[in-house]
Amino acid sequence: MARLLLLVHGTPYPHAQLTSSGDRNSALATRDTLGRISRQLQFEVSLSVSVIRILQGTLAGRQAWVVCSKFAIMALWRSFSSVCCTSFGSRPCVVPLHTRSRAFSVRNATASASSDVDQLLPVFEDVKENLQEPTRRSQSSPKEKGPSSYFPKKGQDIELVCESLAYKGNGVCKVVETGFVVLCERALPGERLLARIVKKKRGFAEAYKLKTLSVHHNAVAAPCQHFGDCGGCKTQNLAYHAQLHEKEQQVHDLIARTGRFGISQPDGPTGSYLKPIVPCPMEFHYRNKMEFSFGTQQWVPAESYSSVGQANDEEYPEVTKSESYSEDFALGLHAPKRFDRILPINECLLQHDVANQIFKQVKAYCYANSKKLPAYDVHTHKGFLRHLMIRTGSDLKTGGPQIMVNLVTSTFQPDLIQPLVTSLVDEFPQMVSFVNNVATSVGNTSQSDEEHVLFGGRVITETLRGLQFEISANSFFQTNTSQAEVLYRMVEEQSSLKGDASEIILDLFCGTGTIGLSMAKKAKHVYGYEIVPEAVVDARRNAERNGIRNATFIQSDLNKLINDFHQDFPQPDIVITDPNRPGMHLKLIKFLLNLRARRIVYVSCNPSTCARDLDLLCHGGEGGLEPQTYKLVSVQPVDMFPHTPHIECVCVLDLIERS
Ligand SMILES: C[S@@+](CC[C@H](N)C(=O)[O-])C[C@H]1O[C@@H](n2cnc3c(N)ncnc32)[C@H](O)[C@@H]1O
Repeated sequence: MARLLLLVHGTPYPHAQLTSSGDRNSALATRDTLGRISRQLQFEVSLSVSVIRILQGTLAGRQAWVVCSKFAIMALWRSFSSVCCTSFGSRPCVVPLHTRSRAFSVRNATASASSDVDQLLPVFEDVKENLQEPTRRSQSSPKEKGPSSYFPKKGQDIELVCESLAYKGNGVCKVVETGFVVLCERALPGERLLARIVKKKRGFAEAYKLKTLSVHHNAVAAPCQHFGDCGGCKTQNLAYHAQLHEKEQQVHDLIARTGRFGISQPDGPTGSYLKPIVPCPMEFHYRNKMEFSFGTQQWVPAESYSSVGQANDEEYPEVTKSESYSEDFALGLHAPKRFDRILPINECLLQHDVANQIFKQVKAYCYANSKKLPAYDVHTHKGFLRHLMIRTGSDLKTGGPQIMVNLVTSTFQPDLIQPLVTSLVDEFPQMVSFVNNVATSVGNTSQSDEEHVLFGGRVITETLRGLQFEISANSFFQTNTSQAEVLYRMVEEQSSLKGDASEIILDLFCGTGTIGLSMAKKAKHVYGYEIVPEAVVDARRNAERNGIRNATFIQSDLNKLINDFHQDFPQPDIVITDPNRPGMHLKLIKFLLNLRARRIVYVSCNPSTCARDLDLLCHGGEGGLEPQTYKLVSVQPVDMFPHTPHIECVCVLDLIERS
């Protein structure tokens, strides 16, 4: 007879209690229930306070089933290879079943943790069915591939089903047979796929996709020729409405779990403040800035994906040879997770058409002259060409495109570049600025030590919220101009300014001052803080250019607040905070909680750190933060970057008045 080992109270694993209340009566009730099940299904049941002791004492090479919580399953799995586990407890989970040769999932096992026999019987019937299964299957198809244990191994190829997209765009998948969670690159929600495990982490594994086995109904043909190889547009082959749904879901989950604002029921708390995502009207050509890199090592993936993600070769991830170009020169985008390998590209569908034409001309010129203009080698730090940045603005009079080309080199040798500049000037009247930034540092960045203007002006222009902005090569400007218009309008509306020029706005992480300046006409005064000195200079110039006198911009590191920070400005009514991806420093959060502005509008490009900060601002806690200072009013996701994992959010918090 099969042995069903039953774990009860008092185990060394605190999570492994069988009942939620943990009292003796409910344990007995559970034991009684399982006793009835075992009689009905003819299992032998053993009870013990220590599952390890049971296994050591009674397993003796026989197959056994253990009923316990999922935490205990993990511990057991590491110790014993011939144990079948199912979960039972206050928190039901997907159940892995393991025998010596293969793994099975127990259908319906997540249905209930109740001690009701009727509900539990199907689970254990499944267990019993699987008991016979291994022999039957192994006889019929001995070569059939399958996971050999609950924990997949590094290098193992495994069949997955993708359920959703995680933040950063990787698919959240489950191993078909066991339910084990695997984060898989390029997996799309709803598809079945074959993947190779690359990394094992605690409780989950990471993989990359080898092949789509069955395509999701929302899969579409990806228009970009580099899709699948380039790390940028991971979800170009997912219908846009489905991308939006996934992004909305991610924000929802992060706000609910990390932010601790409750799981949404249709009329539950998260649902009530989470607003529907605002789509981006332009699905392509929306980026006003693209940065490409030169390199000495081309990355040409052997496996290229077709439009719906079919792999044609399993030798992923790379070969470094290319037939079409010399091996020691490449211009394109960094290969995924490789700082030294460049994926040569022909165009990028996210940038403006004219920017693509310019890119092609620069590329052709540089490849043809690669002996005179060698690419910079990030290992030896030799070579000349480092980065190519193309920025698109608009002419303030005609509204037509204005292009800036910024070539980043390791030394200043204008004679080498001038023929390229001349050829671009002849061909592209839209190019109004060609600058050469010289970066001598060994870091892989386009930030430079000096800037030389080789053609036109030092800046291009753009119109946003009725204001004119000058953008220099290194200053921050929102990369999707038309959607920034929507975002800034939203920030202004949600800041609920009275509009009578009586209120003070504190604009934190203000960049070139775009948000604060667009609201200045309704405010008494705007105080903007920003770390990058050039951006502060641009912000001041932008204020002047637009005749705005009630805005002050100050260079400051908001991660290192000094005690008298507040003395620089009067008590603000509204705080706009727009930090970069790491979110706000705890010191700044503490400062805001003490400052007590009437409303905070938090603009975020990273919903994960945003949810963390909202939690601290509203629930307090960590580091003695005051609870109940702010309440969350709304979270509005905005899609600024279709086909990429990026999500922008505008969140509104209102001060809770002290009684
Ligand atoms: C997401 S951008 C927002 C810029 C601006 N609000 C806009 O919409 O154009 C974040 C800005 O924060 C600045 N920043 C990053 N770390 C900072 C820090 N520690 N102190 C002050 N500013 C910082 C960056 O330079 C960047 O301009």
